[in-house]
Amino acid sequence: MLRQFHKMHGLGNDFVILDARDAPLAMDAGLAARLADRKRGIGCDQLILLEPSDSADLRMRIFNADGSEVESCGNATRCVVKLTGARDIETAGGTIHGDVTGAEVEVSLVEPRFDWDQIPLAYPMATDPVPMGWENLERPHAVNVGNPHLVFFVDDLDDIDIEGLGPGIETDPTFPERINVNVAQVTGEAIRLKTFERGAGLTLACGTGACATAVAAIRAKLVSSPVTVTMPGGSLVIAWAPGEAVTMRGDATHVFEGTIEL
Ligand SMILES: N[C@@H](CCC[C@H](N)C(=O)O)C(=O)O
Repeated sequence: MLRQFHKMHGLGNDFVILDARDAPLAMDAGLAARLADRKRGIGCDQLILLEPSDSADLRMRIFNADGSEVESCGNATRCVVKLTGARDIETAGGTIHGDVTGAEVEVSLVEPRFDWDQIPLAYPMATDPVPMGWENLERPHAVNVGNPHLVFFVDDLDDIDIEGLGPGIETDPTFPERINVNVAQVTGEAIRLKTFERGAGLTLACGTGACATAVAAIRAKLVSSPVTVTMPGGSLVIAWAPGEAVTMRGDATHVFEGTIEL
């Protein structure tokens, strides 16, 4: 069957979006990984499937490039808000609210969680910071913003071999659901960030990674809210106060529309 898809990106973090609200589509890890493959498929960091929702405007399912289905994706949510005009989006990580504000899209994720079993970690342990290290990356802050993140604050981001260290941290047995790995440098009142994403590797930007990093930095009083987080693909403005949901504002870009035989 021929299916229409949209290729979009948020700061270079790219998506293939399939709208299955009117015509159901059976997605599994194998098909998602094939479509995400940049040589054999269409190519993207995450495959996004839109389905009907009973509680929100639509339901968004998120598959990483390796085929794993996950709970949340900040950059894709901004793209879906721009594409569909949806305001309330159901995800496995909670309902996300979105709004188009001029050329940008603002989304409000869930309230961050910090307990060891909410990240989740495999054992009861402090999360702020986690008393562990991997070579020159030590004592990360663990934050769940709908999906699980570790945030390492370093003096010089350019000194860190994130592609070398990322796979071992992502799959460390301490993290039973694997984990997204963020390495951040605070520069005055802003943050520089690179993210090694669970199931997708190093990406040009990670929206939930930017949120988790900003939350960890605000909690540690390294910066104040709102804060600009700059990634290789561009910047997001993140706002958060304790006890509230974290919000993110930034670009969402439609690249092209195509069809594929499924
Ligand atoms: N790129 C995303 C996050 C996608 C999911 C993540 N890799 C995970 O496994 O949790 C974003 O913009 O938030």
